[in-house]
Amino acid sequence: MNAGEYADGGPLEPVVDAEGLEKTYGETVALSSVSLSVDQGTVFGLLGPNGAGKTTLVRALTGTTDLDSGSVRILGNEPRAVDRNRISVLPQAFSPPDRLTARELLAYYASLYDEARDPERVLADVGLAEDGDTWYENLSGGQQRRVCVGAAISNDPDLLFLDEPTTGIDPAGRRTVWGLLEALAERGTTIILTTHDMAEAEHLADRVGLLADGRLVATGTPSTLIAEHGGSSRLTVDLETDTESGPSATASTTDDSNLEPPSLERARDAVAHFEYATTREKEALVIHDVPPARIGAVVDALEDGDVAYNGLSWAEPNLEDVYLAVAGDSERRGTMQPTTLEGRASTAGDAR
Ligand SMILES: Nc1ncnc2c1ncn2[C@@H]1O[C@H](COP(=O)(O)OP(=O)(O)OP(=O)(O)O)[C@@H](O)[C@H]1O
Repeated sequence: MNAGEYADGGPLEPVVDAEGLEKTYGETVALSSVSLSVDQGTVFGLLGPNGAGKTTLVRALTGTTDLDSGSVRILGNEPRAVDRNRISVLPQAFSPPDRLTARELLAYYASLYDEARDPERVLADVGLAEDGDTWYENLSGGQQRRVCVGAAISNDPDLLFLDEPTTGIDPAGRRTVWGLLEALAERGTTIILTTHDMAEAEHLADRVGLLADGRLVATGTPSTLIAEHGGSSRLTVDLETDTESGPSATASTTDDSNLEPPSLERARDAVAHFEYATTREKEALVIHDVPPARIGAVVDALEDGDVAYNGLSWAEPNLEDVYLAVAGDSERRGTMQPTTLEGRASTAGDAR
C-alpha cells in the first residue's frame, strides 16, 4: 500500500477538509471564503496577525462555533461527531487545577480517555521527569506550559490543535517540545499549529496558511512561500558611528531635511552600484540580493570607499519576510516605525 492510500487502493480523505467557511460577528468578518485541506501526518502552521481569525478557524474546525456557511469534515466526520478520544485541543489560555502535581495532572487527563499515554512517559517527553511532584502552581510559566502540552497529547490524538504551544518555554525546552511534535507527526498525528513564532512555523510546519482579515491569503510549504513572497537576501553593514560629530553637526548636504553623518554618506557612495537601503537610526546599510559569492565585492567597495564598519551580517529571506509581505501590512508599519528607510531600493521595506 502506498502512503496516502486506503487498503482498497482509494485515496485517503484529508484529515481536515474545510470548504467556503464564513463567519461574522456583527460587523466583524472573522472568516471569509476559507477553504483548507490537511493530509494525515502533516503539521499545518496557521499564521496571521492578532484578530486575523485563527482562533475562529480552529473553533470552526473543532465544531465549537457555528458557521454562517461552509462545510467542515475532520477525520472523515462532522466535527461534533468525531470521537473525542481521537482529537485534542490546547487553547492559548489553559488553566488546569493549581493544587495538583504535574504527575497528578497528567494522570487526571489520561483518565479522561479510553486509552491514554503513560503519564510518566508524557512527563519525560515534555522534559519534566524531575518535576513530577511539584504542584502546578509552583512550576514556572514555561514548565506549566509544558504540562499543558503533555495534557494535550495524553490521548495520543490523531488530530491535535495547538495554539501557541511553546509561549514562555525556554529555548532548550522549545526544542524538546518541537522534537516531540515532530515525532508525533512522523507517527501519523496531524497537527494544526497556531503560532506567532515564525522560527517555530518554519521549523515544524510542512505547510503554512497565512490568515489576514479572515481570509486565507497564502498557503504553501515554507520554502515555496519564501521563494514566492520572501524577497531577496540582505547584506547588512553595521556602520561605525562617527564619534567626533553627530548627524546634525556633520551634514555635508545642502538639504537640511536630509542630514547624515559622513560614514553613512561615504558608505552610500561606496555601494552606489548595488541595490541598497539605509536605516538612519541604526546607521546600517542594507544591500539587497547579494549572493554569498558577491559579499567580497561589497567588502572591497567599502574598503575602496574608506568606510569604517563594525560588522557585516547576511540573511536569506525567511518566513517572517513572507508574513510581513503578505499578511502583515499593518504589522509591518508597526515594526518598521522606528526606522527611517531611504535610498533607492524598491524593496526598502525589507530592511531590518
Ligand atoms: N465571540 C466573539 N464576539 C465578537 N467578536 C469576536 C468574537 N470572537 C472573535 N471575534 C472577532 O473576530 C475577529 C477574529 O478573532 P480571532 O480570535 O479568531 O483572531 P485570532 O487570529 O485568533 O487573534 P489572536 O492572534 O489575537 O489570538 C477579531 O476581530 C475578533 O475581535
